[in-house]
Amino acid sequence: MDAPTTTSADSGSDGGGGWFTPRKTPDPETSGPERQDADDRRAGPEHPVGRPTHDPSRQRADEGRIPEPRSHREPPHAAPAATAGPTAAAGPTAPVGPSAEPRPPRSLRDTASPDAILVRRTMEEIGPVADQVTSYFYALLFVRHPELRPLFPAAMDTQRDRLLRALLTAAEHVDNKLVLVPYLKNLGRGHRKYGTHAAHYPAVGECLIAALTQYAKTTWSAETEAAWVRTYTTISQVMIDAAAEDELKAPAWWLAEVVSHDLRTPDIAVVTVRPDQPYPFLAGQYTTLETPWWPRIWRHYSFASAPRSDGLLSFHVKAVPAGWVSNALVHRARPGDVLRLGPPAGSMTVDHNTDSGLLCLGGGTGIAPIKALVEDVAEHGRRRPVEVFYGARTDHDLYDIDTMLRLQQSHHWLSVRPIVDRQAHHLQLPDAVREYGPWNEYDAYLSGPPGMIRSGVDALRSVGIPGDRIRHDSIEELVAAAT
Ligand SMILES: NC(=O)C1=CN([C@@H]2O[C@H](COP(=O)(O)OP(=O)(O)OC[C@H]3O[C@@H](n4cnc5c(N)ncnc54)[C@H](O)[C@@H]3O)[C@@H](O)[C@H]2O)C=CC1
Repeated sequence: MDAPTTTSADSGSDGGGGWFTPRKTPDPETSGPERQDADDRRAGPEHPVGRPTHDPSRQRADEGRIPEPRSHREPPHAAPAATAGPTAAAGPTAPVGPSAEPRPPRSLRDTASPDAILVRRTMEEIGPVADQVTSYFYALLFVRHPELRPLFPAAMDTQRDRLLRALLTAAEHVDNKLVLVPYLKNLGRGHRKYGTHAAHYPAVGECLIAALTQYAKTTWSAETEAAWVRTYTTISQVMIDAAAEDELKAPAWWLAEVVSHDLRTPDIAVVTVRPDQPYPFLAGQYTTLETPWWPRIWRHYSFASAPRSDGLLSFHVKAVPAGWVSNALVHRARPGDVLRLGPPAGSMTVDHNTDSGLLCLGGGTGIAPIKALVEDVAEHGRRRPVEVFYGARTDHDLYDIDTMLRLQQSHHWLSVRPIVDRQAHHLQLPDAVREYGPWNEYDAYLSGPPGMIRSGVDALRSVGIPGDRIRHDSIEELVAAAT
């Protein structure tokens, strides 16, 4: 399982193996099978960490402790059959996932390691000036390592801080390996599509430390710096190992040709693509997608169907204001266009080892992965009740209701309830769930806008469903996906 990584002890300690030095082989513990209930979809940053930085002369005297990383091409020794990635069970500790507030529970805070305490002090100090830290970090990165710039989107205004934010979030939760390791593994795998290599991590680490040094003057000390170096080394090592392991079995990205484009409303399209090579995934997962019109800008979309025998993949895309990718997919993409897909991720998947019912809340285009889950249950042929609540602002916005009702007609165990806002007694989708039940024999799946996820989790907990039986994708990523 995801036992604490030993990387900081190996390579980050004072006078140890060197700063930010990835190990040669992955730590078997951090390479172990991922928990199904940890979450990855929080796979926050959709930015590369950079390109190789092999010019040792670039290292200034004060950075001389950052040696070139060693090769990471060799297979890991405890090569696990990597699971589908981080999970999405609702838990209070996920840095990027299930929980809206990525704060560790009190018990963890009380037992925080000395490094975690120092890291959090820095975080508290830089919190109010996060924008400045971000600007400084990227300015430094691109000035010191101009070769990295082309790997980032041309315009970084909307998402420029995603890499830094993910690193800082991870650092803040360095003690919570159970959640952090799956998250970082996913992050490492996801960075392959940018062409990221182990040799790129020191450049990012140097600039991270430099930015923190600049803006956390009150709390910064040699001790704090050492804590950050160990923490970053741990983080980057897990990412590097995961990428190296993934490289042995999967491409960094897939090309996918649009084969159909179905405009369901003026701003929602169902886009179906054919990948250039087999694309293994599980119902309930999501991927990242890049269009030819906005190079290096990747957005998350869930698979709207369970894996199909013809290998085609479908996505439900809603064009949102200032959403470059979503607008291009809805208004510009046509059959014949070729997109790029990142690897599958997410663990909002069906546990086929149980007979529990599924209580599914799909809001707007969040119905896409819910439909995939229903198809998955149907394919497995087990009789288990599936109750879908499909929420939309108006009747017109229930763009996929016909498909869902057809599924209901075919499967007696499936019940689909369209919930239009402010109709009947409830105000919005989560309120409706309270009127039905009981739900104590159900696992819950939520998919939709961040506000719906938050109030949905509250509603489900209030009707007695424990947090570990509530699954959803990361709030952070959903927020990011909405651009
Ligand atoms: N396209 C995809 O594959 C997926 C999309 N999503 C996310 O789903 C969202 C879909 O957006 P829209 O279709 O515009 O949905 P929307 O904003 O129209 O909301 C759909 C329904 O969700 C409920 N809802 C919304 N906000 C709520 C709140 N604060 N509290 C309680 N209930 C609330 C309401 O019932 C509403 O009718 C986006 O945020 C997207 O990122 C999530 C998973 C997959």
